[in-house]
Amino acid sequence: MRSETMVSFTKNMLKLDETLEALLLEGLGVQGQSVRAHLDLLGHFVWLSHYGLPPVTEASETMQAHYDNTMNTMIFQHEVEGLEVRLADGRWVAVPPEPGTFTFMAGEQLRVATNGRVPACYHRVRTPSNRERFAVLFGLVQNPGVEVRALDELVDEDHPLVFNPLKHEEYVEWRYSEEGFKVDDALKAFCGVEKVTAMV
Ligand SMILES: O=C(O)CCC(=O)C(=O)O
Ligand SMILES: [Fe+2]
Repeated sequence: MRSETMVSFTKNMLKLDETLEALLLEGLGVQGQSVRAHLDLLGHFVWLSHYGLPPVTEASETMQAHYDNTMNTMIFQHEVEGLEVRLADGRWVAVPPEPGTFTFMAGEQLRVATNGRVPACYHRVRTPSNRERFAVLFGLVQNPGVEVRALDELVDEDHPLVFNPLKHEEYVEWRYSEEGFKVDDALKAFCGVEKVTAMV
């Protein structure tokens, strides 16, 4: 991809992603000023992914099921399908690579920022066809060194704090350690308020 294409793609995506993040938070009752303050703490990234030919012709898992440790990730699949998301009832659903569409994926940081109101999306990549695959990912992520905290408006008597402030760098290091791989809900194990109370 030419660099001017990347620059204009990134600029446009940043606007779109911030708009979606703002709509989502405003929908939950967060005031405009707080939304802006939240967005100001975020950086963004672009990833260009290439998956080579799957080793076997039947459906093969090319990326293990996981949560993104981002605020959100927007995924563009180029022609070849593969992205699957797990629904609340445990069923896996394929997301078709429709031209001109993208998938907005809630990450673990959004789960913390929304005080658990927006769950992170569990997903994987399984390429049912014997084809190489390209995907472009754009996302928002908390700036390095800044803790992710639940937004004030989303914590009250009816919605007590679910997560202690999340130190992203420490979480990522622990998440991919032997201990982190052992637990199902790593985020809760790492900074869940309930877990801390239980340990006291
Ligand atoms: O390639 C895709 O469709 C998704 C990739 C993904 O989930 C990731 O890189 O975290
Ligand atoms: Fe992912």
